[in-house]
Amino acid sequence: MAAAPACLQLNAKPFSSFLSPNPISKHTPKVGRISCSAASPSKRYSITLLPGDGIGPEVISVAKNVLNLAASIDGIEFKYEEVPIGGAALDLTGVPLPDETLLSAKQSDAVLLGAIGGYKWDKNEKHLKPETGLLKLREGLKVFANLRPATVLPQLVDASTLKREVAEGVDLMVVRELTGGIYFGKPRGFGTNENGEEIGFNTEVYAAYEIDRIARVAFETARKRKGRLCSVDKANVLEASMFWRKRIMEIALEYPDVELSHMYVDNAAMQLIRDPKQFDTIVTNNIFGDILSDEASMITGSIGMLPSASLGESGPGLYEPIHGSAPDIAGQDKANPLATVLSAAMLLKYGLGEEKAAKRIEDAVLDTLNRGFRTGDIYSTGTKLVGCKEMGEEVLKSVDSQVPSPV
Ligand SMILES: NC(=O)c1ccc[n+]([C@@H]2O[C@H](COP(=O)([O-])OP(=O)(O)OC[C@H]3O[C@@H](n4cnc5c(N)ncnc54)[C@H](O)[C@@H]3O)[C@@H](O)[C@H]2O)c1
Ligand SMILES: CC(C)[C@H](C(=O)O)[C@@H](O)C(=O)O
Ligand SMILES: [Mg+2]
Repeated sequence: MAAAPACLQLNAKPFSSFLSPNPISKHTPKVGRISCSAASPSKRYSITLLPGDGIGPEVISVAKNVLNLAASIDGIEFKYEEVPIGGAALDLTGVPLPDETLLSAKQSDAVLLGAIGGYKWDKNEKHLKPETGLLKLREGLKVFANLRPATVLPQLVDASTLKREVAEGVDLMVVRELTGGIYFGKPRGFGTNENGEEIGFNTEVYAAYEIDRIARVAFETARKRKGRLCSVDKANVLEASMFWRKRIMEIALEYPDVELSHMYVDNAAMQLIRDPKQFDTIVTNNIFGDILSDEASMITGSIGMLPSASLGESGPGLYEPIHGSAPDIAGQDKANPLATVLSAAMLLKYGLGEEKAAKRIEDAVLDTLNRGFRTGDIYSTGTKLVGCKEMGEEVLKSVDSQVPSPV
């Protein structure tokens, strides 16, 4: 199979959907296209589907149906390869990321993931943890730039745990470095210290090239949004952060039009709750980005609303909700599928360059919310409580209502 097209095209046009403008889009892939009559599909893409664990299969099933319908309107068809990752892969094959899964992902046009992890595997050794499978997948796909948009939709202001006047209008983008830092740094492991006491250790390490490339993605992102970039670090204490800040300032010279600020991560965690509207684009390292994006998700009403796109210099991107496998609600039809549905929209937009189909999904989500449907996590008085499946059906109806009527 031909390689998928380059992922990061830094000078691409912004888009106008509610997921907020972003600089990273792709050329329309040259691969996988067939020309044919109007009655049959005009484009085909291959998607590796990774349902994973817990609520993963529930939300992926919804997202797949929505993706299919939204894209079919433009004559797009998908060839799915569904392969195991995480706990599901451990149970089937004994490893959290089988070679076949990584190969399928690498050969696809885009990868859509549900979530991994669960109590059953929590005590596994590191190399046999579901989470290790996900990290290996990100590493294997070289998707270093993780975009996590947090937008407070007007329909969900009352679902936010923050006061209306604080939450209303929040629209920020966390650009998280995804394949470096303490998640991957060496040395790491377990051992004993000089007193013979047991220790566990990890290393936060960043090379200049890793900071420079995520910085450029972030500056480009900010440039196409409101032109403000806040770099979040812990440069008052950590050498790795001091170096991070130095490189960010160096790259900033290429972007005189972007207003750069720096903030310590502890303050940023507080400011996100105090006055989230002060933020436009945030760039930060792997671990701070993980934590701050979960925090930002609650401003929007729920972690069940936040999609993400993970992109590299070339090859397929990885699209996944930012939430986990939610074992506490798994199998109960309670999960909010919208984060995954919106991740599918990001896949269409950034992964395949299919902006019309992506917008159709975003519009369908807004329409479904406008019609009052809510899963439990975003429920408020006066709205209609539905489960994961019914929410999916309502989104499908909203997509369907956008099908142009025959002339
Ligand atoms: N990308 C991933 O696959 C990913 C991300 C985070 C956590 N995890 C894994 O998931 C497992 C559970 O982790 P956790 O509990 O810390 O985080 P989690 O995100 O799974 O759940 C945190 C809380 O949010 C709720 N929640 C999450 N997604 C939801 C949704 N779509 N709709 C409604 N409610 C939702 C859960 O019910 C839970 O109360 C762990 O094994 C963890 O490692 C995986
Ligand atoms: C499951 C875990 C490895 C992952 C991370 O820390 O990146 C998750 O929390 C996320 O945000 O995608
Ligand atoms: Mg996380």
